[in-house]
Amino acid sequence: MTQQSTFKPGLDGVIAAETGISYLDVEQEEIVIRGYDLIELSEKKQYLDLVHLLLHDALPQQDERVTLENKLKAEYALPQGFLDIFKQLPKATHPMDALRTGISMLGGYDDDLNNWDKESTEDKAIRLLAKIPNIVANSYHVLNGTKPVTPNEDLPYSANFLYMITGKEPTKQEAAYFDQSLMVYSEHEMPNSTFTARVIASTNADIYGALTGAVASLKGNLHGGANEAVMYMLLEGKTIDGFQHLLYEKLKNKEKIMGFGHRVYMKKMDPRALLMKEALKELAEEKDRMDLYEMCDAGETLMREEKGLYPNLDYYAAPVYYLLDIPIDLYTPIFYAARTVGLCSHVVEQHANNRLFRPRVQYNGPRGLHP
Ligand SMILES: CC(=O)SCCNC(=O)CCNC(=O)[C@H](O)C(C)(C)COP(=O)(O)OP(=O)(O)OC[C@H]1O[C@@H](n2cnc3c(N)ncnc32)[C@H](O)[C@@H]1OP(=O)(O)O
Ligand SMILES: O=C([O-])CC(=O)C(=O)O
Repeated sequence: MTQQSTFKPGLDGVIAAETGISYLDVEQEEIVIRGYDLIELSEKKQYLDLVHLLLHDALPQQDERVTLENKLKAEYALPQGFLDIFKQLPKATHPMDALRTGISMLGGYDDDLNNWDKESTEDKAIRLLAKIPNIVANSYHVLNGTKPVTPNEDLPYSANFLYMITGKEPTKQEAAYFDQSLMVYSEHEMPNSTFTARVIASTNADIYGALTGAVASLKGNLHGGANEAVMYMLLEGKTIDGFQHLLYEKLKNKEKIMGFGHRVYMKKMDPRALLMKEALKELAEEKDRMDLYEMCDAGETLMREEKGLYPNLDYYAAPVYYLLDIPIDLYTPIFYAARTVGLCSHVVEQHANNRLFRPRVQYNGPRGLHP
């Protein structure tokens, strides 16, 4: 086989790893997570069940779930003085950049940094899962001059995350929608950020390095950054007519419409988007914001009719977060926080059965030059 015949721009369709973690079965419209369907899990279980499933390869019994939650709570606190570093950053620093800095820093506090046997890496994963929501919420508060919010151990994990962001205790229903959003964001096979983390881990680099690289990847608006871009677009549209006009303009200018299309689902609906659309409808009814739901629905119809494109998860997660009073700049960090468990599982798997990633190129530069 020539190199040319194997070259796939963007590695489209290339199998890059063997994994027991997850798989997108587009034909069957199923997102398989360790044998279970992610959508069914998201309807019947909670985020911490999924965390246990991803890290320990089994759904937890009641006592195992309690143990996991207690372990997380014991690790909520950030090292002394940790948040002060965010005071040194320029005020305009995007929360994803603050998060990238924060995760990188956390590595320095880990006495067991270069031990990546399975047990030690899983302990690191617990520390990351416990501390990342704290970093996301409180680096934001520090950068914005608002008071950091101490984690509340009386609240369940995801309710506490939302509480640290907004500073107010969420209702049971608000916490449930947020928890469900974390579930659908938790793991998704081999997106750019997971590939990035596995590539870094494959050099025998530590988990903090792998996860730091993944933040940088996830920030881009072709990936996680799309959710905040969707919200800015909806706000710019204001009304159904305004939004439709905006979409037509963007299509005329050949701009990519954020929240639509997907490398794997291509011209099919992302099953996670459907679930978040249902959540949005319920939340919009409760909060008397059906106008927002209807605007999103109108945008979905327009894109299907004009381009044959369907929404991805980011399209419907964004307005859900908006109705939960979450600052728009935090949508992508929240996506990342939810994905931490998926990323950690991939790093554990990569370290356990490693081969260095080192692909080749199709060279199209000159040859035979002399200085
Ligand atoms: C949870 C997530 O991270 S999901 C992804 C979130 N990202 C976004 O929502 C950003 C918007 N979407 C996109 O840019 C793309 O659909 C991607 C990056 C997600 C997938 O991209 P790829 O698989 O590389 O598809 P590619 O960009 O080559 O597009 C294929 C065709 O569909 C069109 N297309 C794909 N997505 C869009 C879009 N959102 N808006 C307009 N046109 C689009 C392209 O213009 C292209 O058309 P052409 O063949 O006429 O040139
Ligand atoms: O799978 C992808 O390429 C992007 C995505 O939807 C995700 O990471 O959730």
